[in-house]
Parts: sequence; C-alpha cells; structure tokens
Amino acid sequence: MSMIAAFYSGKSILITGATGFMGKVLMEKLLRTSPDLKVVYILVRPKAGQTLQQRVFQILNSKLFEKVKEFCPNVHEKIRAVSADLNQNDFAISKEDLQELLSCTNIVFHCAATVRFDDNLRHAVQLNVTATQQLLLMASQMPKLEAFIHISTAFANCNLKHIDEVIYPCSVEPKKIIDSMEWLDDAIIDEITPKLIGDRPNTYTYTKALGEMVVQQESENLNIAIVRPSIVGATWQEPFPGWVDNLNGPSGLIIAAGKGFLRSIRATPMAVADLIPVDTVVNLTLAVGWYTAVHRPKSTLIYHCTSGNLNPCNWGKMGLQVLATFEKVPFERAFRRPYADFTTNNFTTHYWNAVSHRAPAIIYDFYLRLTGRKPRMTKLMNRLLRTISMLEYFINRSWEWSTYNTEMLMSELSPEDQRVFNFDVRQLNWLEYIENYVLGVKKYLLKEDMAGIPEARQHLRRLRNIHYLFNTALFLIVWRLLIARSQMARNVWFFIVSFCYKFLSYFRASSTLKA
Ligand SMILES: CCCCCCCCCCCCCCCCCCCCCCCC(=O)SCCNC(=O)CCNC(=O)[C@H](O)C(C)(C)COP(=O)(O)OP(=O)(O)OC[C@H]1O[C@@H](n2cnc3c(N)ncnc32)[C@H](O)[C@@H]1OP(=O)(O)O
Ligand SMILES: NC(=O)C1=CN([C@@H]2O[C@H](COP(=O)(O)OP(=O)(O)OC[C@H]3O[C@@H](n4cnc5c(N)ncnc54)[C@H](OP(=O)(O)O)[C@@H]3O)[C@@H](O)[C@H]2O)C=CC1
Repeated sequence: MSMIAAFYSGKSILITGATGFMGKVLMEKLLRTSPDLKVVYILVRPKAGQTLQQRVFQILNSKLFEKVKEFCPNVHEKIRAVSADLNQNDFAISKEDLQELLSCTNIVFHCAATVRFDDNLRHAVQLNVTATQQLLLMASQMPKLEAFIHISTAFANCNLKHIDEVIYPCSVEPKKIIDSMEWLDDAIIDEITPKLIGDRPNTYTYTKALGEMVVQQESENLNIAIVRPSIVGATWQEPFPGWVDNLNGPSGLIIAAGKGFLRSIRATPMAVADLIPVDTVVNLTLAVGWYTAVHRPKSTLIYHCTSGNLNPCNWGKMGLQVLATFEKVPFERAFRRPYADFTTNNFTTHYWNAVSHRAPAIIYDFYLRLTGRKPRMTKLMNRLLRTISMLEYFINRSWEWSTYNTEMLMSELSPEDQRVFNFDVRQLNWLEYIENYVLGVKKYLLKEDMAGIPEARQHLRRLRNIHYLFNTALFLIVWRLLIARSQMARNVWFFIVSFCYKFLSYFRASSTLKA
C-alpha cells in the first residue's frame, strides 16, 4: 500500500493553477491514486467566455482524465471549483467560499503563476508575489492546515551558475516592491524594470525569486516546502506518455520546427537541456506534500526537480532526436520540409534569420497577395523570431542544481511509493521520451490524426520537388544575369560548357572502342 496515497485519503486539498499545464496533471494524479480523498478545491477564474463550470467540465472530459474515471468514477463530485481571481484583492472569493476553504483545507498546492517572459513587472509581481503573499495569509488562518507546497522554478536564480537548495535573497525586499507597485505609474515601472531584474533575463524569473522570499518570511508560522522544477515537458509515463497541452518551453518550438517554419536557432549544442517531465514534477510534489505534513521538517526545505546532474541530455542530442522523429511521424500541412540547425554566433544567426526565415516568408506573402489572399507569413515569422529571442537565454547556458533534498526524499520513500510516485529521473530514456514528446505534440496539441501520416509524407514530397524547382530556377536566373553583365562569368561558362562537351566526346569515343 502506498503511504503517500493513503496520506491524501480523506483530505481536503486546495490547488491554485489547477487549470494550467502542471495543475491538471497534479489533480489527475491525486484523484487517480487517492480516490478516497475528501475534496479538491480549485481556485478558478472565468475565462475566454467560459464559466467556471464549463472550464472544469472541459478539463474533466479531456483525454488526460480518461484513466482517472476508471479509478474514481465520481470524479466530478470530488472537485469543487471556487471562483477566484488572483489578480484581485482577497482573490474576489465569496465570503461563504472563503469560510469553507479556511475551515476545511488540509494541504495547499500553490501552482498558479504568470509564466510569460514578457509580462510587465506590475502584473508579474501581482501574480507571482502579491498573490503568493495573500495565499500565505489565508493559509495562516487555516486551523487544519498540514502543509503548504509552493511551486517555484529552478530558474528563479538563473543569474547564478551553481544553485543550492536554499533561498537566495534579492537586492530589494519583496514588501517594498509590492508597495511600490501601488503608487508607481506604468511608465516608471517600465523604466526601473531592467534595474530591478538586474542580471536575470525577464520579469518571470525575478518575480518567482521574490515569491520565494515571501514564502521564507512566512515559514516560521507555516509548515512550508518549495518545489523548483526546471523546464517542464510532456508526460513521461502517466497517465500516458507524451501528453502536453500548451506551447510553453520546447513544445512551441517543436511545432515550429515540425511545420518547417523554424530553420535555425541560436543554441549551444553541448549545453544541458534541463527538461523534466510534468508527471515527474507532480510525483515529487505529492511526495513533498506527504513528507512535509508527516515529518514536519524544522526548516523550509527546497526540492530541485531537475534532470541535469542525474541524467543529463544536451540540446544537440535533443534537437537531433526531434528531427529524427519528424522523419517517422511528419506533421501535416508543413510550410517547408522540417530541417533545422543550431547557430552559435550573432553573424550566422542574423544571416540564417534573413535567408531561412524572413526571405521565404516574404516570398510566400508575395504569392498569397498574387493569388488574392491576405499575407500572414511575415507576421507569423516575426512572432516566432521574438519567441526564439526570449528562449535563447535558456538554451545557451548550463546550470548545476544540487539535488540533496530531492535525493534524501527518494530514500525516505517505501519501494511501493518509489514506484507509484516515481521521480527518479535516472530511469528516463531521453531518446524514447523525446520521441513520445514529439508524438504527443502532434496528437494532443495539434490534434492531428495518425491516419494522416501518408498524406503528410506526400505533402513533404511535393515540397521537396518545389524546393528543387525553385533552387534550379533561382540558379539559372542568377547565372543568366551574371553572364549578361560579366566577361569573367561568360569565360567561366564557356569553359564549363567546352569541358562538358570534351568529357562527353571522350566518353562516347571510349565506349565505341570497347564495343
Ligand atoms: C543539431 C540539430 C539541431 C536541430 C534543431 C531542431 C530544433 C527542434 C526544436 C528544439 C527545441 C528546443 C527548445 C528550446 C526551448 C527552450 C525553452 C526554455 C524555457 C525556459 C523555461 C524556464 C522555466 C520556467 O519556469 S518558465 C515556464 C515556461 N514559460 C514559457 O515557456 C513562456 C514562454 N512564452 C512567453 O513568454 C510568451 O508566449 C512569448 C513571449 C514567447 C510570446 O508572446 P506573444 O505575446 O508574442 O505571443 P502569445 O500571445 O503568447 O502567443 C501568440 C501566438 O504564439 C503562440 N505561441 C505562444 N508561445 C509560443 C511558443 N513558445 N512557441 C511558439 N508559439 C508560441 C500562441 O499560441 C499564439 O498563437 P495564436 O495562433 O496567435 O493564438
Ligand atoms: N511550465 C514550466 O516549464 C515551468 C513551470 N513552473 C512553475 O509551475 C507552476 C505551474 O506552471 P504551468 O502549469 O506550466 O503554468 P500555466 O501557465 O499552464 O498555468 C498557470 C495557472 O495559473 C492560473 N492563473 C494565472 N493567473 C491567474 C489569476 N489571475 N487568477 C487565477 N488563476 C490564475 C492559470 O489559470 P487560467 O487557466 O485561468 O489562466 C493556470 O491555471 C508555476 O508556478 C510556474 O512558475 C516552474 C518551472 C517550469
């Protein structure tokens, strides 16, 4: 019997960010392994014209939740969606809901965050710092609370090269930042943002670091732990391999490469690709929840959920495997045949951006205009290049994360728990994982049917022929122009033609002699 699964039975669990990538997998695993839990409260906001109920209904009826329904047929009854917006004061939760949350919650998993790299500081602070502070305040009023688990990121301190499982202070106190957001106007905030974030690449990593400091300040009153995942990718094993439902991290770029838009990217092939499957993160998070509640460690423990020091894979190996998988399972309706390469300096990056990204987009838009359609490729390509520029920081560096606490926790688990809540990334076979990831992107993100593969192959063959035709035509045009304008080109041309003629004559003569 799993001790962790038994621990969550009968418990009331509060999850923020349950509609997000990680939150959904967390909720699924909890319900599947502990179908006797009392209730899962999820803080949800209405979004994109959908009510809370519609959002929850959509999630529970998705492919991800198919398996859980076998273990927990009354899954709908176990979930209680509470209307809440973490951008609002007191989360705009109704008094009755708040009362119920405060009096019943046993465990809190705080996953909600803005993960956008380009968010303005005000919004990132509101969600990643102020909302964390408010949630901790709520937690301090929960008499039955056993553990509060905060999800941070391994990149919160990406300005350092070696990162330990400790909280590193930021130069300005989070309380001061929160206060200043109240009275500073947007223009001034934008101006001071680069100074505040310092040598971090974006507001996301900075505000996640501030969020950790807020957690630390509350750690005397509460039983808290922090989980720091690195780049969270598709599921490895559970509930099935390859599940992914958003474009964050590598997923968006896998699509861009598979559809033939992405041709080159500035990346360091030998840099460690510190990817971690989402189900591994969830297993560790649930184990941390159990350990924190049952063992009540004296201080706030931080757990790195990373792969680099235990089972490293680099971007070069990952990129090659992604491309190899496109050969087996091509994506449908590609713009060009999938092929991409890494560049390593500014000059080649700009060159290939112009030649392989911008020029084909301009040509295609010209073709769209000619055929009376609206041009769209240049806009799409600009967006892709902007996305790449935001991710480049993470694919050109390597970090070392110590995993002492995570390994300690692994050794504390029973063999059954090590199996059910497996977070031992040493068992991960990267080539298999990446292949399943690409397949998952095709099936669950692009919603493409495997039956369409022959048609996709046929489409790629057509693209190859167009490519050859285009190159030949381009060569002939350039050559014709050169011959018309330069004596030297004419001389070279006559030399090649006479050489070919002599070679053919010799070949013909020698074959006649042999006969
Ligand atoms: C040797 C052989 C070489 C072979 C090479 C082969 C290449 C194969 C691919 C290899 C993959 C390499 C992958 C490297 C990836 C590295 C990732 C590093 C991530 C570090 C994570 C740090 C850990 C964390 O804690 S953060 C959590 C993760 N967060 C993110 O990833 C957020 C990133 N996204 C953003 O910040 C924004 O979305 C942004 C700024 C990128 C774009 O903002 P914008 O306002 O322009 O767009 P959106 O409104 O968001 O969306 C517009 C449009 O674009 C689509 N889209 C969104 N994100 C992505 C994306 N990442 N990639 C592609 N497309 C994206 C979105 O759906 C929208 O589409 P619409 O159709 O308009 O709706
Ligand atoms: N994905 C990754 O690569 C990594 C993620 N992390 C951390 O993991 C956690 C989960 O990330 P992930 O699942 O990928 O992120 P997602 O963007 O998929 O999910 C974010 C969640 O936060 C919720 N949220 C955002 N704003 C609000 C709001 N104003 N009110 C209520 N809820 C809100 C979203 O709700 P809604 O659906 O309504 O938008 C969503 O449920 C985050 O803390 C992130 O920092 C750490 C390392 C890497």
